[in-house]
Amino acid sequence: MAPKKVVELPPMLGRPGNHVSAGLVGLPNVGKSTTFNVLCSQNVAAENFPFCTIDPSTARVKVPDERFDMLCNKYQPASKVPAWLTVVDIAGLVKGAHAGEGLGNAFLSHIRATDAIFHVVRVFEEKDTGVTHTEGACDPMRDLDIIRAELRFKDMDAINNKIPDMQKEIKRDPKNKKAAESLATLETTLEWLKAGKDVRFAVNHYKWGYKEIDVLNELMLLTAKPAMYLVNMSEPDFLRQKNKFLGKVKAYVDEHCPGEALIPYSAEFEAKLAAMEDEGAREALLVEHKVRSQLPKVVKTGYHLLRLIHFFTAGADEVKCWTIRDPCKAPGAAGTIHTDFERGFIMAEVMHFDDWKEAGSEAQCKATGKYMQKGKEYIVEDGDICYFKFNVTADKKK
Ligand SMILES: Nc1ncnc2c1ncn2[C@@H]1O[C@H](COP(=O)(O)OP(=O)(O)OP(=O)(O)O)[C@@H](O)[C@H]1O
Ligand SMILES: [Mg+2]
Repeated sequence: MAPKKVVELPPMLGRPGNHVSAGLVGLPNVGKSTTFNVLCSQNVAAENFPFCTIDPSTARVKVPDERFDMLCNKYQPASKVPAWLTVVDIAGLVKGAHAGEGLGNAFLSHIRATDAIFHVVRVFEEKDTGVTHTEGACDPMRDLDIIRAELRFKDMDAINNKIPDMQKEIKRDPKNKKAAESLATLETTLEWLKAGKDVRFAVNHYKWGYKEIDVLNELMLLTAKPAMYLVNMSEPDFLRQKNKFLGKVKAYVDEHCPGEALIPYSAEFEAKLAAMEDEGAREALLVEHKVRSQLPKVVKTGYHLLRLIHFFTAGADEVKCWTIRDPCKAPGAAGTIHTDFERGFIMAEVMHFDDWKEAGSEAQCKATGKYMQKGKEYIVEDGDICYFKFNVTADKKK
């Protein structure tokens, strides 16, 4: 039999694992903590899953997934483990934060520890809400510029600190090709940042591969993290779905951060909804104004920002949602369950979610040839229901 073709996976910025986190970033008083609180309380109120506060400013929220809910309905498992997104409430950044202004530097390192950025943009005015703006008048484009510049400055510092190490390395060993290539990547990235652009957009521009991306990943640069924009409106603006800054903010994001998601919402309105104990009254309020809570969308979009997909393990004991990056081969997916599964990988038994849904059961999938056996080059699809076969003893003997 001819050997199977080995599939090359593309390189990716960042290294999120099964525990994915997003940091709420923005100027002071833009609504980050209010957003954080509603994201967490929504999880408690709307879902019957334990929610876990890791510390006062870090919490886990369930990522909505109707396929997971369907699997739980069918298998009625003793344990249900959804996908989680960890949300971190980071204190406000001010101009000069990268140089230690405000409490900036510590908070910038909190951002470094997250996988993605939820950039909270304030479009509610002081005259309508009584909430002071630290920069004076409401001007979301100026605020976006300030925050993005702080993140870039911090990245420039990281690169400027790394460049001398590489230069020393090259001086010591002028034939060190890897060091020379790393230095070239660092210098190109520095110029890119100086031109006012975020690192994540350099990858496509320069068509970078593993060589360059590994250098960047090591530095955990802030502007290499995927971002989305939570545009926080006053409650009246949200209810009438109008805000005078919204169009300009969209244009700004299209120009400077092309392709990144923008979600208009109102943290104040979400807080009001979360505080309503009477489910019927809450529903009535939403129907009256023809609006919806934007929180499920925030969590879902945030999670998928990272090019993450789910696969499921499903049985009477447990239905569990596992997080992998897209694309990921079967042994890598097995490795998220346990490293032994990857080391001793034999095969994956797979049902595509839609096949399972259509067939109605695992048995019916088997009967119709939709229960497949896949080898180590199989690229796991979003929603696959997997069962891995592995043998660690065989692996050890090799
Ligand atoms: N959409 C909104 N409309 C009106 N007021 C709002 C809205 N969102 C938040 N607020 C109010 O703005 C104030 C600041 O909100 P919050 O504490 O959440 O900001 P923050 O970004 O966490 O600030 P800091 O960086 O100082 O921690 C609060 O009084 C909050 O109720
Ligand atoms: Mg706060």
